[in-house]
Amino acid sequence: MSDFGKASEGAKMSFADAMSYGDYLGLDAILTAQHPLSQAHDEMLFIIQHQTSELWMRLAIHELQAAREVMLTDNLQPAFKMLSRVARIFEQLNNAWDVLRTMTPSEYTAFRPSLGSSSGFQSHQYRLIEYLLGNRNKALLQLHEHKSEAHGALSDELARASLYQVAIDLLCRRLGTAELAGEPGQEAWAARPEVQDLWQRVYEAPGAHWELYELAEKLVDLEDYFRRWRFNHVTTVERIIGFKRGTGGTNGVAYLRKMLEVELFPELWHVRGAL
Ligand code: HEM
Ligand SMILES: N[C@@H](CC(=O)c1ccccc1NC=O)C(=O)O
Repeated sequence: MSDFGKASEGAKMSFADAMSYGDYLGLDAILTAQHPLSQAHDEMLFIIQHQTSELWMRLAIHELQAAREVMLTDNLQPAFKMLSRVARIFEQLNNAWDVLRTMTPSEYTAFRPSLGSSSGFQSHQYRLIEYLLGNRNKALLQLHEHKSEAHGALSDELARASLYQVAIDLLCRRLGTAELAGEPGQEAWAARPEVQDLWQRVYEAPGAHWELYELAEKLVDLEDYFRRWRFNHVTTVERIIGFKRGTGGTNGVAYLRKMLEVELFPELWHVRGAL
């Protein structure tokens, strides 16, 4: 018997009546969901790049929602694990740009007309991540009016405190001050000096507030990886389409550069200059 034969002896070989690998993972649905609209070779890369990104975003949402839940009950250790995982997911998305960057402008323009007005700007999962973290812009809900499920999930999210608001409430509770975060925000979180002062107390005495200190650093880490994603995106876009308008209708690179200025957790960045 061959080495393979010996080593694999006893392997289950028939799955007519049992759940197999592909059944469990739903591979029939995933692997038949690539529908290029052109004859261009690189369109398959483009589709799979986005589909895998959306799958990682799905996991990021799952982790961020669960992290917020446990933070509401002051249970920070599991939240730390989940936030670290989300930072790693962003790192995974960051590394994925290397695959997409192998596509030149000539190769992209061969199928770009097939994309019509579709664009990542309309990614509801991406928008949910931004909303969850606290970068809210209610006006963008309109993009999803034609899809009731996505629209519902995004508007439900706007009715809840963002992960950062929940972190600020927790900071207030632990430091014995009245809660400051207020009602769930509908617009981007704006920096508040009182919040920065509270984070400053944490950074000035980490030993006395170790869990808050760890929470602050997990959030900064997460935003750090998120910023790298934004930067990689805009650089890849400039490399591939230069300064053309986006298919989604924005002014393209100029819009994405503006987004580089977003501060998800502003007080955590500003406090550094006060230490
Ligand atoms: C050839 C590669 C790509 C090009 C040329 C490109 C181009 C653009 C442009 C021009 C925009 C601005 C909106 C518009 O007017 O269309 C945009 C937004 C966006 N793209 Fe891409 N993109 C590329 C790849 C990706 C990939 C791989 C993802 C991953 C899912 C992605 C996700 C997004 C998201 C989420 C937005 C909205 C960003 C925001 O509103 O802050 N893009 N993209
Ligand atoms: N906005 C891109 C098109 C684009 O990248 C795109 C189109 C359809 C599905 C996902 C996309 N990715 C990110 O925006 C462009 O202007 O070329």
